[in-house]
Amino acid sequence: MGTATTTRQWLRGRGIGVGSEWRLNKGISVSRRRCWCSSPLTLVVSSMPYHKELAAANKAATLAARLCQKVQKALLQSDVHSKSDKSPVTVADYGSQALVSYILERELPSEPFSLVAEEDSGDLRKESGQDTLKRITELVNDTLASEGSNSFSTLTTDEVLRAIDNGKSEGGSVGRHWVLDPIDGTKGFVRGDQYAIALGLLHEGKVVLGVLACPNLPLASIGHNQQHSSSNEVGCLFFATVGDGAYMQALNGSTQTRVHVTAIDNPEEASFFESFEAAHSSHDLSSSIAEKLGVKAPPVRIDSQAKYGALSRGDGAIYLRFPHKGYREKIWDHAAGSIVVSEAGGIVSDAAGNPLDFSKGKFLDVASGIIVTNQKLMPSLLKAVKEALNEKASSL
Ligand SMILES: Nc1ncnc2c1ncn2[C@@H]1O[C@H](COP(=O)(O)O)[C@@H](OP(=O)(O)O)[C@H]1O
Ligand SMILES: [Mg+2]
Ligand SMILES: [Mg+2]
Ligand SMILES: [Mg+2]
Repeated sequence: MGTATTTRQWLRGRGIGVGSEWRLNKGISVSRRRCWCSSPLTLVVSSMPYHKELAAANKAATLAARLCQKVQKALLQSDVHSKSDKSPVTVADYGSQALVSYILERELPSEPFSLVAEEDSGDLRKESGQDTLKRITELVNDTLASEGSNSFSTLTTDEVLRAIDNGKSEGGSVGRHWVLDPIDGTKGFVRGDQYAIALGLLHEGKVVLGVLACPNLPLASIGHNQQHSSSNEVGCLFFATVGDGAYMQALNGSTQTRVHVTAIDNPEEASFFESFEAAHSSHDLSSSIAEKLGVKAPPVRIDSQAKYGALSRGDGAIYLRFPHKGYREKIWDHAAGSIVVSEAGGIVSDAAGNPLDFSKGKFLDVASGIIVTNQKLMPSLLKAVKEALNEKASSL
């Protein structure tokens, strides 16, 4: 990939800050495209390891994004349900999981299929779930039909249930497991904001491939210093395989580019991402960390692993995630995003600087939180995190 060095040089020296807390697709001013195309996707993909898997994963995530976009446009209150832990789930979460599971199994028939995914069909098998199941089945079939190929058969409700329940694998350190969050950021999705379809592949407990479809993320940088964009286009697909870099293309497939994290080394010029939902990550703690670092820009709060995608192309320099006491992180919330960022040159670790361990099943056991940044900023970020956590502990 001959353009990589040039792209890196071009990206180096960019100062990226974010002006204010940012809300997704309504009224946002987006900036001029800051990335440019390298070679056509077919060339990029064919020279990579896991190229068959990547092609299937990109197709599955893109189709799932289409299904989600259709639902988000016309979201009905009856499409939103509550799970036993009170978190929301919609027909699009189920439909996306069914679709991705169906496409992966169908496109990769020669491999044993194991999927660790967020949703299960329990509520859809109840009497009260029958109308929802019909709606999901319609959505899946409409989306397959919109592919324009006659090669997909129409799925029955039973086949949709089976496809969803394919996601029951436990993962672990042996063999290959797909890891799927069919909609990451369901709260953002329901609000009309950011969300992502996040699909990763584990091999012997390590993430080797990741795809993030972010239907509402502008193609242009969301950094504040590039606000005069000629394009308002939204919909990004990020993808990465181990050792081969991270890429972004438009969800409609029109452009591709290699992406790199920012090269900023002065924390004062950095901006940081965190969850939109204060219940998912302590905004107080991240504000204390940012203050210690000398970060001047206000936090950029967006939902989902779109944060990892935006960071991988240098829109911001840091992602801070500090769940409140008692919450256990799940692998599907980080698998795809973490490889996209690490292949873009960034570092993803827990708050103590340890790499994330995806080999222990569904859960990620992390010390205190997850932090993401580039290589240069990581030492000072770790120091600030340690100080902020110590201060918090001594104030309790
Ligand atoms: N109390 C909590 N603390 C931390 N994360 C939580 C949480 N409750 C839910 N989440 C996770 O936060 C994810 C969304 O992250 P973000 O805040 O970055 O948008 C959710 O993914 P889903 O939307 O897939 O359920 C869910 O897994
Ligand atoms: Mg999630
Ligand atoms: Mg989800
Ligand atoms: Mg959820």
